[in-house]
Amino acid sequence: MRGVFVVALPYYLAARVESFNGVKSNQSAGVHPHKFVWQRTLENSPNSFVHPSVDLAIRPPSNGGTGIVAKDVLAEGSVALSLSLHEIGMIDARSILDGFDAGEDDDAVLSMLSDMWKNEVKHAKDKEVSEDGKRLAVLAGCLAHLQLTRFKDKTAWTSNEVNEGHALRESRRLGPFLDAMPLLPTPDGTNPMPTHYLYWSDDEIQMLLAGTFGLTRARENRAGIGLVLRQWSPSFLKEHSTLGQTAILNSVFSSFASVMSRSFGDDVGRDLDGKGRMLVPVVDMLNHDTEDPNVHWTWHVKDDEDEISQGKGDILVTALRDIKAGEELLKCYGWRPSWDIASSYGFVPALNNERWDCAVIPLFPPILDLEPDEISPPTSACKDETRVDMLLESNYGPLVKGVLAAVNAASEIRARQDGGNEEVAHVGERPDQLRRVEVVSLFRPAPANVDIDFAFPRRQPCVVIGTKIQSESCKSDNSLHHKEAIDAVIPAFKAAASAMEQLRRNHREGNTEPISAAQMAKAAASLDTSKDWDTLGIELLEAGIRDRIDTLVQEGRAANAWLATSVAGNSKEREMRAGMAQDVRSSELAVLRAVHPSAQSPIRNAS
Ligand SMILES: C[S@@+](CC[C@H](N)C(=O)[O-])C[C@H]1O[C@@H](n2cnc3c(N)ncnc32)[C@H](O)[C@@H]1O
Repeated sequence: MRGVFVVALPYYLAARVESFNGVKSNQSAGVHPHKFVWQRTLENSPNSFVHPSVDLAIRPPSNGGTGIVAKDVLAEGSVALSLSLHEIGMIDARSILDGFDAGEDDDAVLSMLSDMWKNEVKHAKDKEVSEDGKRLAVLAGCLAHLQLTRFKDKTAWTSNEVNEGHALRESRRLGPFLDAMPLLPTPDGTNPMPTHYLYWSDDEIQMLLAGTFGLTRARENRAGIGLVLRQWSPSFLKEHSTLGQTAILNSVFSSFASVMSRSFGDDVGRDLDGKGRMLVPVVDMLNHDTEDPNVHWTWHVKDDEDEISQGKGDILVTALRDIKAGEELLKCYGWRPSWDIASSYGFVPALNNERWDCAVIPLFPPILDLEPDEISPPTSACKDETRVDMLLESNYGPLVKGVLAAVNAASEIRARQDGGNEEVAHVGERPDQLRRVEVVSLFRPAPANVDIDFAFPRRQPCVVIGTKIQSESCKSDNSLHHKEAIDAVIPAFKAAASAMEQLRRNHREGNTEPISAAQMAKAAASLDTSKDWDTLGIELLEAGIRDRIDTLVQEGRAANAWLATSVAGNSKEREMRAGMAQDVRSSELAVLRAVHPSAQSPIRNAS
């Protein structure tokens, strides 16, 4: 069978549960695949070590899934796990593809992935920030291919259904680990990752996440994977034609879910300047805690190029404090906003006490009124040519570039004024990502009073604002963090106010000049005294916060109403997804409320 996959994403999502039916996904009947990997990995790795107080806990996915627990007290500084990297059978794209390149197999999938990998490596070297997404995709492709090869190997009626070669050898070598990756349906029929966005229906994504930045992330991820699938389909169909499309799609999507939720970046540079991704058995069974992790992991790889390329060294998991008997070992996967954790891992961490989190605030009003002084009758609002938010859409690129350039220029100006002492402002415990202004786009519906048919998801440039949010029982005073959050983003809003001013002037004078980033920078740094940019910037920020809070609250109500009336509204999985969407929404709302004018830290004190 040749060609491209003909199924669309929603069809695939509905159909996936039917594939692999009736076939056990693990050879060791009766033993949970994670338990099997745990035992086999340790048996095959004489140089690995597990502290006698540590054990595996198997729980249902709805309860966090598998985790690692302390059976007995584990003292601070103890090594809970030490895994020998070259013995434990990790999965990383480069090793698999290097092994393939060195041989003479004819394998359409590995050949295609190898080209993709090499292009990405070449491409990444020319760029400051490389695109982790493509390497992640290649790893997912390798995983899917090995999983499908293994599946055929275990179930084939005739030996010629499975091609001899590198993929078969690798799939046998990594067999138990491949079996332990999330795959639908599991032998007991449960969904291994019910809340991961890749398993939601399109309706659930659209209705439950409406209004949140999580919606943008989920759509971007799913669209990105859809594009990759199209590109891969001829090769996958060539190699796995006996299995059929649904099985292939199941495996590819499961592989993406695995790679997104359990792969590691390699700090030591074993793979592509430290940006490679790999799947590491046993240590990938540790669950996450942002607020109070009790273990951390470190790579110990000798500073020797040959040993590094062979993956020699150890991964150590060490107790950060005394861990009580019965306590779960939890590591922090890295600081990320809730919407980001949700889009990779399929959960939002519980807010037990306090943690850093983020919201997005639109830089420009939803509809830009180009003649604000002219009072138009309300009935003509939708026909009024000056209230054109298409203008924001078509100027998106220059506006974002201008705002970012203005923020950078303003901080340089400020640093010069402070005698080069700008670092002083950056000390403290804020996560690195929150120390710079980030502009992202929010997908949003067309405003109700715009009489234009928008055929595409409209993008709204937003600034990411981050502060420490807290549970109701937490008594910390985080007002200083809220003020710092506002201080960090206010130059962007002053720049946006200046851009609006320039758009309006151009409109009045009928000229089509581009917006000047230099003028925005002067406004951002309050060097332009023609207007009170502090006040204008703060007004814009306040309006944006109000707009976001309203949107999130209204869309939250609409999501609940949809859940109550949707046909499958009572299914356990849908309820879990709705709960997660609510957590994504609540995290954004908590940040917005913390920095809102009526909160304890008045916005006007910020500048
Ligand atoms: C690296 S794996 C950890 C092992 C995983 N629990 C399992 O069953 O294989 C990451 C996945 O574990 C789950 N997970 C990790 N930490 C969690 C937490 N704090 N709450 C809920 N689920 C969590 C999520 O499904 C996540 O995608």
